[in-house]
Amino acid sequence: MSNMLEVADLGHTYGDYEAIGGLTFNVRAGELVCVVGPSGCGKSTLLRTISGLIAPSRGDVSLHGSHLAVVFQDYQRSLFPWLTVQGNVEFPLRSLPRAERRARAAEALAWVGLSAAAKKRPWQLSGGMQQRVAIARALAYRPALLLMDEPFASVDAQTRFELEDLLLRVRREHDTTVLVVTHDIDESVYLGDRILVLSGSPAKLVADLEVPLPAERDQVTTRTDEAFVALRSKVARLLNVGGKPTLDVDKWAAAERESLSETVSS
Ligand SMILES: Nc1ncnc2c1ncn2[C@@H]1O[C@H](COP(=O)(O)OP(=O)(O)OP(=O)(O)O)[C@@H](O)[C@H]1O
Repeated sequence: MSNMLEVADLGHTYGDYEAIGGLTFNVRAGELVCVVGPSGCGKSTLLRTISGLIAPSRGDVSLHGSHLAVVFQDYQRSLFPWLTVQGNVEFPLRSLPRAERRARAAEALAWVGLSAAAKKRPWQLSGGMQQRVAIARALAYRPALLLMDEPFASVDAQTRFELEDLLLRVRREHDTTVLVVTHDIDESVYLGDRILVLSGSPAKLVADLEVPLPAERDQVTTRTDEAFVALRSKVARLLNVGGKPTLDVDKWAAAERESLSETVSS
């Protein structure tokens, strides 16, 4: 599988504050990769540098495709309240002929189950439906890479499960490459083909973990699967949830990589 995204020694400082400390990783075409890390470690900064919203202080980002789309946590601020749902989804497609714009938006709204809401305004919809509009808008653009920054953090638990399953279905049906930032360990294991675990600020890569679960997942059986529970514990341990702060991230990461390669080769 070829790489869709290559990130090499990416670093960013705000003034003299180092937010990202040199990250190197790849995302393969068609893969869904989750990024987890402690609060404030630099996850959003990472997405901003990949999307080009800010220029990184050092390193390279290579996207092997023409464009990307970003879905943010705050759907209320990312949708235009004066446009209809259809108008919102069409908005990034302004350069296309009207008929194609219409067709693509209608198609993307069908993917997320919102065809019947096309003529409504965003504020007439529930939070979960609004986030589905934001996802449809991103998909209608047909991005080479879909970036998502805590996309389900502002909805209730039930809606979150529904949106997670929607994302898994849509990326499977349309072979979308996705990079999702989340602070939720369970969500990273449930959604991901791979999980990138970041350390506290400055963010460094602590582990790059394959998720050993079948592609077909469901909220009840997957979350009770032994492999799910084991990986969730491993990520929690790496993030030091409830533990002491790690003093030497590089040493820790090297030990983890060694134990991982032992697991893979055994
Ligand atoms: N524009 C900015 N200027 C200065 N410092 C910033 C700026 N944006 C972010 N930071 C700092 O950089 C660090 C990383 O911020 P970032 O928002 O990337 O972290 P995060 O992991 O996404 O946080 P959270 O988990 O809370 O969403 C934080 O300490 C933050 O205060």
